[in-house]
Amino acid sequence: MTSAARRLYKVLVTHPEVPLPALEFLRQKGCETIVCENIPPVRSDILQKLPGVDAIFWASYQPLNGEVLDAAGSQLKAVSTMSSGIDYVDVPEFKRRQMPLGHTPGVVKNGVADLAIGLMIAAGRFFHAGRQLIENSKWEKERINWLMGQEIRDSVIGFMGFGGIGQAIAKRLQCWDVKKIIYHTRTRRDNDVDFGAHHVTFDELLKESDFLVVACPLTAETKGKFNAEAFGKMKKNCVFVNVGRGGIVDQDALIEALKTGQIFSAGLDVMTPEPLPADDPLMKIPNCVVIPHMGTQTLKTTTEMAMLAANNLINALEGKPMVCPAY
Ligand SMILES: O=C(O)[C@H](O)CO
Repeated sequence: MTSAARRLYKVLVTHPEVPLPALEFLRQKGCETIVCENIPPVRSDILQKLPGVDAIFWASYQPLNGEVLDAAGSQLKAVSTMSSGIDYVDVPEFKRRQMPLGHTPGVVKNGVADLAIGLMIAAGRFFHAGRQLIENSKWEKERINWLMGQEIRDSVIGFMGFGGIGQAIAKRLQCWDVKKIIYHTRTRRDNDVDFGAHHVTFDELLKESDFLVVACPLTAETKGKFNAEAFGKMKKNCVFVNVGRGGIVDQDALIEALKTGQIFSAGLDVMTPEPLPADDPLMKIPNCVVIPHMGTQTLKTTTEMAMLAANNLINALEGKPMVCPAY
């Protein structure tokens, strides 16, 4: 068969930085790839390139909705995001149209788990406040009661959500001499014994955690879940870490809880809005470590995410179930 004859499907890739192995894989499988060139992706450019494509590799956090599906046309067969979270996708619209939708959970867990532990330590040990003191020439000599942090050892580690990411963090913590691992999810996880983890109510999670790690998706149920009332129930020594999504937290309530000492500190990989303006109040809080949503930002993880998204599309184009369907 000639290579021209093998080019069966047109796939639109919405971002020029999608790791090459994924593009090569799509091409080996006989796809013609149309790769958008703008960084960040420009919606009008994407919409203009969509008509006639068979599949969409959506590597952007822009709304993925009926407008995109309409622009592609009725020959469209499959869409995959290159993210685990799909809060920017109009999933009901995909369901209504029975359009196969894939995403990339699972492969993100190790990269995000490493980063979450980094944030637990960075926030628990005042990395940001310490750095600010140096920058402001306020490094105090001969102090004992200064920058006193929280250790992971002997702590109760609580998880909001206990899927791949929460479990990957819990796995890493097995050798950290923690006191107890607890988690809150709607239903108990069958494999929680593998991590020595205990299912608790949301109230128990708030009241017992010394470190509380948010590692769940943003859904109607989790939106704004960590509000003033929730922070009010948390321990004063609690280190709050969010690697889920900013929208799970009422950010004004978090800022208030940090300023008033209602909780000890916070480490945030996600927040509202993203990108966060440099002058956002969150940036002025010494006991808050803020980093720019980089949980999956390693070559290994992004390549695995891209390969998974490409496999989702190829499976769907070949009439098979996606590796990771989103619904
Ligand atoms: O959802 C995800 O995959 C991560 O947050 C990276 O965006």
